[in-house]
Amino acid sequence: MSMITRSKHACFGGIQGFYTHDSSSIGLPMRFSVYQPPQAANGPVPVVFFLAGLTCTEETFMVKAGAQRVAAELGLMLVTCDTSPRDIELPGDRENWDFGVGAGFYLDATTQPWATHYRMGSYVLELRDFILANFSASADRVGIMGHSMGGHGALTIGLKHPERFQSVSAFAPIAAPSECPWGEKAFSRYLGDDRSSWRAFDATALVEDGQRTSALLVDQGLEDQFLPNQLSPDRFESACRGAGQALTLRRQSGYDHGYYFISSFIADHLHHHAQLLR
Ligand SMILES: N[C@@H](CCC(=O)N[C@@H](CS)C(=O)NCC(=O)O)C(=O)O
Repeated sequence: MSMITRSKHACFGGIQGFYTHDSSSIGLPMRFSVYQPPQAANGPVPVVFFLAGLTCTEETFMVKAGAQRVAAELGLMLVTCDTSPRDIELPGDRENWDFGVGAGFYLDATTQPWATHYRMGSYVLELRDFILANFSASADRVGIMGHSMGGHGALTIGLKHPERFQSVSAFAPIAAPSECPWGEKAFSRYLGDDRSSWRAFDATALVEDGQRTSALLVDQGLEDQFLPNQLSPDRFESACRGAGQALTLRRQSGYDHGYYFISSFIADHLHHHAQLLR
């Protein structure tokens, strides 16, 4: 199988599609989805990857964020992937909603039994190349954004690969995962107990360690139920300030962690990417 089209839908003059392909980095079939704006019919367009949060799938953002209307206006392709491998069952992978299935944390695990298939860090790069090879997307105009666990993924992958992702943004990212319960649980199981190996998957540590990317946009709801214990935008902000990494961190009063928050500000994020990918 190179690619199976599961469904296709006309959407704001473009095409919303859901697909499955064989992933070499995961070693299993993976699902993804693509919104092709109307402009893609006339030639390559900029493309923005969205990495979703815990418990989500490749469908969640496309169904809930309301991004396609603005993407069609701006001529942006949108791509989402799943949040973990699914076509395999490993011991303990379904016992917790914040670890295992639906919680791949966009990293390559180094401990067994996870290391063989839980390679979501490499998978995001593989999917980027797959999209550039199979859809009408411009190789030098690629952005990445995400939410919560996916915000962590977008910031870390964006910071590590500025040549592959020219624009980066996040909604309520897990911004210092080495220091929060979600991150400690996932990293100790996927990466082991040596905390020095965690720094490569922690956006705050990456900025402290010298990684840089284009000007960042981050939105954080102030009524987010996970803000007090899991997200640490202040730590990320001070790391960026100390390191000279450009960051616009907007604290949005009244907004919680969910997709109503994302749908309220998705247009600003798409404009941010469109401007940098022009
Ligand atoms: N299942 C968890 C919540 C998980 C959750 O909030 N996931 C976020 C990402 S971290 C999300 O986007 N969920 C999907 C949705 O809101 O539609 C719970 O019961 O507290």
